[in-house]
Amino acid sequence: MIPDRPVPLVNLPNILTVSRILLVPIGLIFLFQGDGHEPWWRVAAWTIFAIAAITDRYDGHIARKRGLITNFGKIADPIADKALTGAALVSLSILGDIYWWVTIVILSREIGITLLRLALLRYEVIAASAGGKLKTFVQICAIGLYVLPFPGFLEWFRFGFMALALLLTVGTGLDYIVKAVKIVASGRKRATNKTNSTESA
Ligand SMILES: O=P(O)(O)OC[C@H](O)CO
Repeated sequence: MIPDRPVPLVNLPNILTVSRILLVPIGLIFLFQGDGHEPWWRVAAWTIFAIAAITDRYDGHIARKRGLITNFGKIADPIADKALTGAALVSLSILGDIYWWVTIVILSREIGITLLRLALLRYEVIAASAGGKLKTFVQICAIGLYVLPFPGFLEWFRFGFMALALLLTVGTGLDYIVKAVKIVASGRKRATNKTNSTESA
């Protein structure tokens, strides 16, 4: 749906996106209560994490349905996701639940792609791809399983989710890099064509 008037910056999808960022410190406060492994505080942290994850499901959906898509939303939505998953991953590594290398690989991809997105703003906004959205969903499920107090015999289950999250994280990261190279190359080509036509005029 194409809106016939400018889209206001303060709209429901953007409010949901910003709320996701604001929920992060609350979840962390709950997670670090006691020695960081108190079952009920873990459940409380998971609940905040789940609410934040639900806002991720709905902000994009509402924006598309009501024609409330803004460039702010396109940039802030993935950043909010990264704040949520990044903070949770670092915290879980500090608490000894997730290997640091897993957190470092995921964070490097997330920060790298965010910087790439910002650097290419003058060409175009690279919105989240379908693969990127799936990656975030699987990451959130995997992290959620690590936040919850979990019986040891089901360890392989959350391990499998995290392995899938890692694969999708790296795979979609490479996909964005290929897209970025194409955008820059076509931008250069357009600029060169423009210069040539000005010279020959
Ligand atoms: O793949 P990214 O980095 O664009 O992230 C996808 C978003 O988190 C989807 O909401």
